[in-house]
Amino acid sequence: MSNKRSAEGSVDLALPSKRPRRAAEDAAYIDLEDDDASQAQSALDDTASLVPRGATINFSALTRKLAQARRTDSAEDGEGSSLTAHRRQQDKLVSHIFMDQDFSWLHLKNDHGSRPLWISPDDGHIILENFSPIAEQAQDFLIAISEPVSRPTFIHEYKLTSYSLYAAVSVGLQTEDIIEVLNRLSKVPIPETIVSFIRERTLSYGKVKLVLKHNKYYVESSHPETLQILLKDRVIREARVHSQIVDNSIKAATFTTSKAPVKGNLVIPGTKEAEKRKEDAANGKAGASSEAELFTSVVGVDADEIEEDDDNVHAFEIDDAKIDDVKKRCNELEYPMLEEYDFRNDTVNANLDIDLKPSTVIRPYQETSLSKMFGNGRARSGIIVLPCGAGKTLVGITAACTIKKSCLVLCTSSVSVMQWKQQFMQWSNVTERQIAVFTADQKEKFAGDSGIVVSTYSMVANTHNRSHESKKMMEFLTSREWGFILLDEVHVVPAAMFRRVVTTIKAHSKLGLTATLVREDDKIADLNYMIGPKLYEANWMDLAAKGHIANVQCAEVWCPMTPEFYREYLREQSRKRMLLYCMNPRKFQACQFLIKYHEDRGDKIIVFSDNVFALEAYAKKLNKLYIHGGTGQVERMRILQWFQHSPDVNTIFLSKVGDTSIDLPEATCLIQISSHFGSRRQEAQRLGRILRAKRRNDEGFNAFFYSLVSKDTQEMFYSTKRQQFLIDQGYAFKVITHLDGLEGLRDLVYQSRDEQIELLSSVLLANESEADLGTDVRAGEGDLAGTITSKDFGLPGRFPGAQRTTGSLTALSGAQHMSYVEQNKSANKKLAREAAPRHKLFAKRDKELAAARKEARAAARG
Ligand SMILES: Nc1ncnc2c1ncn2[C@@H]1O[C@H](COP(=O)(O)OP(=O)(O)OP(=O)(O)O)[C@@H](O)[C@H]1O
Repeated sequence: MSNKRSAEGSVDLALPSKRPRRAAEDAAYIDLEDDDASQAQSALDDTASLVPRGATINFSALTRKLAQARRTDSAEDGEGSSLTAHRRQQDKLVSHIFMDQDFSWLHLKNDHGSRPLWISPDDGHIILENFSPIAEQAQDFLIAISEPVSRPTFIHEYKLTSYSLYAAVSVGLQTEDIIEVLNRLSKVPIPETIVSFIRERTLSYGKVKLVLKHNKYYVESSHPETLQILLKDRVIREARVHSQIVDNSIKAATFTTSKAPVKGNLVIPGTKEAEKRKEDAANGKAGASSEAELFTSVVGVDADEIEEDDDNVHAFEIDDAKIDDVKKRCNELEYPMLEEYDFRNDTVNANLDIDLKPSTVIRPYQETSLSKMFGNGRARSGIIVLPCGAGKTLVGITAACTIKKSCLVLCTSSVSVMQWKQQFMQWSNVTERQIAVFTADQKEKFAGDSGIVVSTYSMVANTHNRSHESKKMMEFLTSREWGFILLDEVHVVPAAMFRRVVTTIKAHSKLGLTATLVREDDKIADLNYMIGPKLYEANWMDLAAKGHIANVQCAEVWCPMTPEFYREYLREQSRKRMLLYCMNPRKFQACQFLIKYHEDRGDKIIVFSDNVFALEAYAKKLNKLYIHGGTGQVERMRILQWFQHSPDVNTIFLSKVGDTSIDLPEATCLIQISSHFGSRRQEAQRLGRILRAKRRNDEGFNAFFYSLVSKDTQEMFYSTKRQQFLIDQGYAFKVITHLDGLEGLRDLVYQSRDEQIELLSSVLLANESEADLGTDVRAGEGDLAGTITSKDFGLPGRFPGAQRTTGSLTALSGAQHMSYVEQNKSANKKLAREAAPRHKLFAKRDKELAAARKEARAAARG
C-alpha cells in the first residue's frame, strides 16, 4: 500500500501548507563534546528498531543534530525535565531518518489504541485499522466522506478529495460534523491542514442546486450572494435566460424565488421499514415515522439536525443547451450544483403507478445505497457503486418504484435492454403497457401519460442516419420531462455521449450504476458534474463475507515459455508477440490441467480468451465448446443452455462477448488465457461472472479465478496492472509457479518438441491481424461495444491525438500502481541474437524474410 497511489478521478489535494520545519532540521554545525557522541550512539540504539532496514544512517549528521537538540532542550526546559528532553531527542533522531515521512510531531492521543484511524497531514490519506472493534462504523463514515483507495483485510486506505467532500455534503453531512467525527476516530488530533481543507472545500458545497421546473432549468440557492458570484462568471452569465413569463410558482424578484420543498415521510419499497408499514396499516396502527432512524443508521446524523433550506429560494433560468457548460463551470468555481428532485411534491408530471412486488425484498446494502439517494425525502442525483453481481439492477428498479414518475433507462447494449425490461417485469408490478423499449429493432412507446422506456446510450445520443421512426421516437423522448433517468454501466460511456444524453433528455434526477468506477482515460472526473457525486460504494469483501457474492480464490499461474517460443518472442517486434505468449505450449498444458482438476471437483468452468485465434486453437485442441463474436445467436443460446444444464458440458470457452451481460450462476471457476492488456475493469467484470455463483452459500465454498501468464513476457506487466483494482478491493492474488501433478497428466498436450514446433509454425504463419483483440465484439445498431476504443483498456487510442492532461510522471509512464523491477534487458537482446541452432523451418523462413527485405530495399532504391 502506498500513499502515492491515487484513486481514479480524484483531485490531488492542494493543502494550504506543509508542516512547520523543525528547528533541529535546520541546525547548524556545532562542535561536539566527548560524551555527546556516546549519547547519540545509545539514542541511536534505542531507536534502532524504528529504523527501516537498509536505511543508511549518517552518524556524524545525527550527532550534530543531537547536540543542537540538547542545547535547545536545556535552554527550554531547564534541568528538571531531562525525561522530556530525552524523548524529544529521540523524536528528532527519528525525524532525521524518516525525513518527509516523519509524522512524530503529530502526538498520539493518550487513548490512541482504541481509536482506529490516522490521517496524513500532507495528502489527506486516511489509514484505518480494520481490526478495530469500531471499524465498521468508521468504514461507514469514511465511505461517506472519502474515496476508498485500498481495502485489504487488516488495513484500509482512504483519501479525502474535493469530490468526496462534495459527496459528503450532498448526502447531508455538515462541515463541523465531519471534522468532529474524524477527530473522535483519529489517533492524533486532526492536523490543521486537513481541518482547513475540509472547511475550505465544504464551505461552498450544497449551496447551489439545479432544478427542473415546467421543462426549464433553474440555478437555485437560498444564498443570493452566491448567485451573484456565479453570475459574475461569463459562461454562466451567458447561459442565463431572462424569462418573460412568470407563473405562480416562479415569482420574479432580483432573482426568481420559490418555496423550498418540505421533507416528508418517505419509505423505500422492499425494505423492512416498508414491510412494517404494511403490517401496521393492516393492523390499523398509525405507522411511526422511522425515516429519521433510517437516515441516522446510514450516515450517523439525525435527520432533524440537518438544516432545512431557507424558505426564500432564489433562482435564475438557464438555457437547456448550455446546461452542461454551466455545471462544469460551477464545479470549477467550487460551487458544484446539487441535483435533488422533490418528486412527492411534483404535481406537474404524472405519477407512474408502479411498486415492487410483495415478494421482492431488497438486501441490506441495497437499502443502504438507496438511503443515500433518498436520505432527505428527495431524490439526489449521483452514482451508486456495487460489485459485479451484487444486484445493481434491483437497486435501479427500487429507485424507480420510489420516485414513481416516468423513467428512462439507458444501457450499453440491446441485450442489456431486454434484460432490464425482463428484470422490471420480474421484480415490480409494471405492466407490458407501461414499459417500452427503444432499440434498433423495436421502437415502442408506453401507453398513458407516464411509463418506462429502456434504450441504449447510442440510440439516444447518435444523431446521424436516424430512420423516420427513430426520429419520431426521439421527439417522444425529448419533448417530455422525465422524473428519473437510470444510467447503467456509467464508467464505459464516452464523455461526449453522456453530454449529448444529458443535454437532450430533461430529467429531474439521475442515478448512475457501476461496479468499477475506474476508467483508463482521464474522464472519470466528468461523471461528477454530469451525473452527480458518488453516493455509495460497497465493500466487496464485506458482501462476500455475508454471502451476497461468492468468495473467490485468485491466482496467477506463471507458465514458462518454451525455448523456441521465447526465442521467436524476443525476435518478433510486431503484434505477433502477443500471439506467441498466448499460444505458449506450457500455457496450453496449464489450461488443460486446471480444466481437468476443476471438472473432477464438480466445478463448471469458463475459459476467457480475448484473442479469437487462441480461443479457437485452445478449444479445438482441448475438445471444448466455444463462443465468440462470430457465433450465431441460436448457437450461442444452445451452448449456454448445455453449459447450464448438461452434466457433459462443464467447460466453455468465451471471448470478450462474455465479459458482461452473461448471467451464468452455475459457473464456479474462471481461467483467463488472454486478456485485453492492462484493463483493470475487464479483470473485475470477468471476476463478476463467478461472484454470482449459485453455490456461494454452500459451507466452505470457494470460486476460483486463474490468470495464466507467460513468464518473462509483456503479459506479466499487463497482468499486474489488471489486478490492481481487485487488489484494492481486498483480493489477494497467489502466484503459482508450478502446478503439482501437471507432468503426470494423461494425454497432456504439446509434450513433444516436434508438436511444440508445429504449433509455433502455425503461429508464425498466421496473419498478423490474428493478434488483434478489438474486432471480436460485433456491436449491433445502438450498442455501445463498437464505441469502446483501446484507450478504455489502458492503451493509446487507435487514432492518437494530442491531449493535455495533468498527472504524475508515474501515470504518464503507465506505471501507476506498479512496482518497478529492474531487468537486464540487454541480456534478452543478447539471447535473441544468439546464434542458436535453428530448426529448418525457421531457417527457411529467415531466408525468405531476408530475400523479401532485399527486394523491398531494391525497389525503394528505384
Ligand atoms: N434483493 C435480491 N434478492 C434476490 N436476488 C437478488 C437480489 N438482488 C440481486 N439479486 C440477484 O443477483 C443476481 C445479480 O444481479 P444483477 O444482474 O442485477 O447484478 P449486477 O450488479 O447488475 O451485475 P453486473 O455488474 O455483473 O451486471 C441476479 O440473479 C439477481 O436476480
